Amino acid sequence: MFKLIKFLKPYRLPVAIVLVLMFIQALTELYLPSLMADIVDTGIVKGDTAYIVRTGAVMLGVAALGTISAVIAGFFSARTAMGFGKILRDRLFAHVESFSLHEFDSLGTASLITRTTNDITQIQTVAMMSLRLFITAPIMALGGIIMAVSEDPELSWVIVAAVPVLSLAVFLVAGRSVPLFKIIQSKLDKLNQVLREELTGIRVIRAFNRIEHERQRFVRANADLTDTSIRVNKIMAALMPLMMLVMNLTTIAIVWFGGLRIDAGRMQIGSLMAFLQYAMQIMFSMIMVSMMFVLLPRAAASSARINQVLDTAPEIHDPPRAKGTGAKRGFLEFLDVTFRYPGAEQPAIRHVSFSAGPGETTAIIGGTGSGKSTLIHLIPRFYDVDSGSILVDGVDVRELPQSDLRSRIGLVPQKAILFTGTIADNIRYGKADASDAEVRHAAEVAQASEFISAMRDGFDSLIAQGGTNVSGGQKQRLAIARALVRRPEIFLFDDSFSALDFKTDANLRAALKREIGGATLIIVAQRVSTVMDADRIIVLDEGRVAGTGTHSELLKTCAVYREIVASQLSEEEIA
Ligand SMILES: Nc1ncnc2c1ncn2[C@@H]1O[C@H](COP(=O)(O)OP(=O)(O)OP(=O)(O)O)[C@@H](O)[C@H]1O
Repeated sequence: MFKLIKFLKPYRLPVAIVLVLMFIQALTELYLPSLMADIVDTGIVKGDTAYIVRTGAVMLGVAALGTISAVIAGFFSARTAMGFGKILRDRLFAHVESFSLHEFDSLGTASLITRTTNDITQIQTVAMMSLRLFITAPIMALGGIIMAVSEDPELSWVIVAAVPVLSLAVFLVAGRSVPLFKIIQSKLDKLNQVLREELTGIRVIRAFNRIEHERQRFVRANADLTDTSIRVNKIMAALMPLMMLVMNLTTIAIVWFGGLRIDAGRMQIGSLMAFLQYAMQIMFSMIMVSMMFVLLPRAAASSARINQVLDTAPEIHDPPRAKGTGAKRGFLEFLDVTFRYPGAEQPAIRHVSFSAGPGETTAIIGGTGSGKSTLIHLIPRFYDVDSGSILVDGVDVRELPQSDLRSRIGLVPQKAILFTGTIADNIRYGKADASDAEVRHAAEVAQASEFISAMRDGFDSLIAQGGTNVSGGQKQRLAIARALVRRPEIFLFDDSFSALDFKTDANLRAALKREIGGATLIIVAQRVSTVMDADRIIVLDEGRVAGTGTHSELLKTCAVYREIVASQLSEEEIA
């Protein structure tokens, strides 16, 4: 928790203002009962109206000062807490952005969302409360004791007796509720995870008639969270009546024993009234502190979850002294590359070596799970290789700044992802300053202009969240246009033609050849017809290179390739 306090730095001044104002407010609160005692003991008892008016006016002034201080402090503490939350969210998101895919896999997307939203809100609430109570509660408690003792030292034993009872109640409640708060946050993670999966998979859920099953899954996660929350709240609910009981018993004891002392002529009525108020102030500040005791551990649990994210060092980072490559031409080289996913038993890529140059098309083909996408993902450093190296223009990708490396690459992922915005926005995602003509041209080459112009608003048509209002093939063509507008040196097409019909696939490849003749093209494909005319075909089998060559060479030399071809093409096509 304390580790996060450094993010309050930009709010040093408002924090100081709040602390000073709360100090003033606490002093005014402490001063008021003794003024009231004066009015009763000196003004009312002696019938001195002028004194009553004078002291009453002072009381009003003091009360007004306290109220104004509290209002201004409230304003600044709210601003500070909100700003603190904003800074935390920004920092967390910026850090998460630097994660490699491995860190995303291990922390989990749903948990990262809960941590960025709910956990930060918990801390924000506590920050706001503690700012106000940090000064007030101890001053009120200590000051109250001093003032009460100064009013009547002999009656103070009542307070001395009540405080330990109150402390014990707080201790018992905090001890039982704190572990449950930690559990609540992880159950919230679980609920978010179920919710996220169900919302994104709604089509599959409906198609497979699993609505009831999913509903039950959600109900279970929801009930689980609710049960724990109710358990905590039950414990917490016991705290208030317990405290009220102690407070009321204390009041009775003070009035009872105070009454006896007044009878004996050893105490004045005003003093008793002031004493009672100080006793209440002491107890009330203890209740406040107890609330903090309850909220603090919850915020501590949230802080630990946030710190876990902030302390996770991204596995992939820029080298301390990055190299430049000189000319950017797009030479790509794999040198004996082996890579295993963290936790996996077998490497997904084993001893892969090949090189690809500008103007060449290198196709990668292989069965499902043979490691094609993995190989593509190693090039922009989504993961780092375990052994061997990948060179771009002669420099190991690990020695290049990530932004420089990625600026040379135009990736079309296997699953085309679009963002909310217009079609033009989505294409411009590849190059923020692309002109309208560039955007149109990229769409033309990607064979997307026909369907774009058929849409009512053309390039200004809106893409719904997740790209649900365009077809799979249209999405892929927009993803291709997005990579094309970038004009990179290396194009990576990860099975990007699979959702296209044969004719569009052929037209697209012909247009690509004309358009990006000088770039290095890596195409992952399932269809032999897509890779047949590539300059080089790499056949992957269980992460190994089973053969490299042109279509006709591989037909002669590679059994795995022949099998793939035989399963897809007719005899004449093969010939
Ligand atoms: N994030 C991951 N964590 C662990 N293992 C993974 C991960 N992604 C893929 N794998 C495993 O790595 C192997 C290669 O997967 P990859 O996605 O590269 O295959 P692919 O050839 O692209 O398959 P497809 O043609 O079906 O897309 C598979 O055995 C897969 O189970």
